Amino acid sequence: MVVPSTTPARQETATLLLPQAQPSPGGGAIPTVDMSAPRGRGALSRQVARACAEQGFFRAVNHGVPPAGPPARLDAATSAFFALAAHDKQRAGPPSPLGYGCRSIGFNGDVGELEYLLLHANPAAVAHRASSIDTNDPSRFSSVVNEYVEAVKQLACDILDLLGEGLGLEDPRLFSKLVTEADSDSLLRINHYPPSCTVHKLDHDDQCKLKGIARTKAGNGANPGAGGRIGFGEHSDPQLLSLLRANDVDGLQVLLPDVNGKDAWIQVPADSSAYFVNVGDLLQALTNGRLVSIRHRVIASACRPRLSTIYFAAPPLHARISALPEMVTASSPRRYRSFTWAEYKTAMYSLRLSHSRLDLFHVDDDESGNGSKGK
Ligand SMILES: C=C1C[C@]23C[C@@]1(O)CC[C@H]2[C@@]12CC[C@H](O)[C@@](C)(C(=O)O1)[C@H]2[C@@H]3C(=O)O
Ligand SMILES: O=C(O)CCC(=O)C(=O)O
Ligand SMILES: [Fe+2]
Repeated sequence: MVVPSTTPARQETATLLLPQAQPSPGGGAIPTVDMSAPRGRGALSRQVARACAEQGFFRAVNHGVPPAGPPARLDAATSAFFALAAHDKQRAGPPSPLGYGCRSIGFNGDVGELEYLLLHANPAAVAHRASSIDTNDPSRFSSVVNEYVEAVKQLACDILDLLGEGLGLEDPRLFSKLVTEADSDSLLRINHYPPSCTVHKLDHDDQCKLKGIARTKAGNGANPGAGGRIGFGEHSDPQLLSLLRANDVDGLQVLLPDVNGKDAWIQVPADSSAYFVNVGDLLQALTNGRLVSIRHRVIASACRPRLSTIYFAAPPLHARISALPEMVTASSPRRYRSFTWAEYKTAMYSLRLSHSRLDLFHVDDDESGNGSKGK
């Protein structure tokens, strides 16, 4: 049973010139999961699996990561980084795809009203990157990031194990094993959205020192309306599972069916003590569509900066992603052909942010009858 959120939705997006997002009706659309398992582990695993199947998204509370511990230390370190002068921040970039980025997202012309750090979650990679992020004390920066990654990876693996149990998998640890592999390709992303009410006063092109990228252009898929301020455009996350923590500034929206079954953008009320968990494309493929990779975006509409940190739990590059046998049945034939995470990443980097990239791997209808088929 999914516990409905009781937090009243805020109305900040009401001022936007974008298609209106709906406040979560009574908080009902966004499930809240109490990770302390007050009704036992079986009930918790069913609740997590249900939320990931119905919404692909939930708010995790009582998750065991103390907000004043690793999250607070990471926020302090990353806020200090974003407060640096533009030329100091650029030492950590450009995002290729890892590094420091400002406004430009990916390689295909997407832009948003943000700057970010994109790091590989592997300790050696963090240590390497830290020397260009915190020139005064790189080892302090890497230990703060590694401590955070350890905590959030543990939480991600707990959730993946609950999913394995809730789905009744033969090996309930199968998902988490992909993430605990030494060569897992998990990422950590820290997004910093400047206060939107001052955006018009800032010359962002100058701030970011980005040549050739004009302010958000209409028609690039990131700006659906004149005057709209997209922080991070509509997309699904490609990996297995994403765990997002942000300060108390609203902005995240998720695309969920409304009461009439029509997709509508739902505002996710900020909660700095919670983790927002979303299913990624790989988990959708492994479960043959049983779990859904939810589309989401960030609208920059607040007068305070939004700072968010997302851990993207991913398998190693060579991992083969193929629907699990127990997820393929006569009534639910194989939906996607098999691929490696490396192949999926190659496709994803060639596409725009909003692309439904899993569609590229959809099997033809005449292929789908046989559960053992796949490339
Ligand atoms: C436009 C792009 C940015 C992105 C790679 C991509 O080509 C399509 C997926 C994008 C995304 C969304 C979720 C994560 O923020 C991200 C790091 C990821 O793995 O896929 C970004 C990529 C990125 O910013 O490099
Ligand atoms: O910054 C946020 O709150 C969400 C950003 C996001 O969805 C992403 O980086 O993939
Ligand atoms: Fe995302």
